Amino acid sequence: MRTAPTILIIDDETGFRGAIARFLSRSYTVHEAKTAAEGLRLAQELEPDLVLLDIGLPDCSGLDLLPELKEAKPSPTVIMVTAYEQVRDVVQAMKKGAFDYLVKPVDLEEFEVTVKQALEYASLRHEVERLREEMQRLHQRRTLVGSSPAFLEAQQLAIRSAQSPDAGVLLQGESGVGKELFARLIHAASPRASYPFVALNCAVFTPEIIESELFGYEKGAFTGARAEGKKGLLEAADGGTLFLDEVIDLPPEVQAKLLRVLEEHEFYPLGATRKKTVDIRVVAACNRDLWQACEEGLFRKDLFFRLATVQIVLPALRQRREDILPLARFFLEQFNDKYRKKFRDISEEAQHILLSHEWPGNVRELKNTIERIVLLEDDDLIFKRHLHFLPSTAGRRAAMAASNQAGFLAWEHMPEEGMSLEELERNIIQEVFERCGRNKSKTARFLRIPRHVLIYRMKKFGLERPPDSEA
Ligand SMILES: Nc1ncnc2c1ncn2[C@@H]1O[C@H](COP(=O)(O)OP(=O)(O)OP(=O)(O)O)[C@@H](O)[C@H]1O
Repeated sequence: MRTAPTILIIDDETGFRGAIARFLSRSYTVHEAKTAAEGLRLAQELEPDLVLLDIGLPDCSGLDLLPELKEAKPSPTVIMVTAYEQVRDVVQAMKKGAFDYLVKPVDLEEFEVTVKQALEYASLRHEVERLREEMQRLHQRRTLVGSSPAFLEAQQLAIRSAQSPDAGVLLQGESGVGKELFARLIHAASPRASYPFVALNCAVFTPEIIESELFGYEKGAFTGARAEGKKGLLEAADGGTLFLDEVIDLPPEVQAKLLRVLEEHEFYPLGATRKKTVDIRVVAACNRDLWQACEEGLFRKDLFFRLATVQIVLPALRQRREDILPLARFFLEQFNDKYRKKFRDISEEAQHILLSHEWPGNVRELKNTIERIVLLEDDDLIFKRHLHFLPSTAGRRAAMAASNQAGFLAWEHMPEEGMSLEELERNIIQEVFERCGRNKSKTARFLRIPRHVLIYRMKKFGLERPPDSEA
């Protein structure tokens, strides 16, 4: 911890520099530099609270050095020191972020007051920055619920990877497990936090739209383009984080272009002749096995390695049942506030139902379940009757058994509230697995997928059994 504030004087006039250094060193830690180059080096090394910067330096103007000093993080507070004839430069200096200016020869009393004010301002700025960081930390704690070992491991990886400003992070896990939430938290905890977080879902657009959304275009780049052109998401995310959801659906030509951006930090908007430079970190998410897609030739391996410096697998909710009730209570509180309701807790019977449900839609399904109850009911506890719309495991099995009799897609046996495609896939795999005498090779042949793909999907859907219980 620093005791006295640190002041750096950058001035080539030995007499003046020495005199104010002696004056200031009674109360502060003082360092001196004779040139802009030495000043910049010391500023980077010492992170001074305040810089006294002469405009007329021998190797470059103090006005040119000022923006470079201000770019540092934390950036110092700067007071410009000028000779009388340079006073007109002061306006420019103030525009570039100087806190104040002093004209040589300085009046010591005025000098002391200005330095004090500048240091008070610097400490206020540091305090605001510290509080902002603290808020982010608290924010994370409040929004990310879960303490099962698998989830904690994922959180720990996310926090560690956030420390790097550019390591690619690939988040994998089923729909609704919290991949986007993790991406936002990685951004918020990273050195890029004060820059934008920009998200693109690659599964919902055509290849052409994805390309123009990402790279932007010049006016008249293609038929239907906006007359004034459009800034792309890469540019919008400059300095910050680009979140590519369902990255597996990135078209091959865009994969190649994105790889170039990540390697060279440059790209051409569609129809442009001039390159743009960007500095971004990409966090990608995918609810299938991206490496598997590489093996199948659907995704570039070189891009995979760029995106997946750190891979984080988020467990499905049914694989971390100890998180179900804390999450449910967290959402209960959140929706109590939103709908001004007074639910205090969850009855034991209702807890039992929540704990035994499979949650194929993961945390999103649990969140929607709690929201629906809080919105529609007026009680102080969540009771079993409030969860009537949640198909019980037994109900699901019955629907499955019925559809076994009648064929996979017997409409009349589908649950009334509908079924997600993932759930349907899970049921089909389970059914074929049973019909094939629980033999994985036979099941894979029947479904015409490689055996390892079947094993991956079974794991993902929680259909794996201990090895001795299967053929
Ligand atoms: N651990 C958690 N704590 C609190 N809220 C969570 C948690 N995980 C997920 N959520 C909430 O659940 C919802 C779904 O999460 P999110 O959108 O991040 O999932 P996803 O994995 O990105 O889904 P998809 O693959 O469908 O895009 C969001 O509202 C999110 O805030």
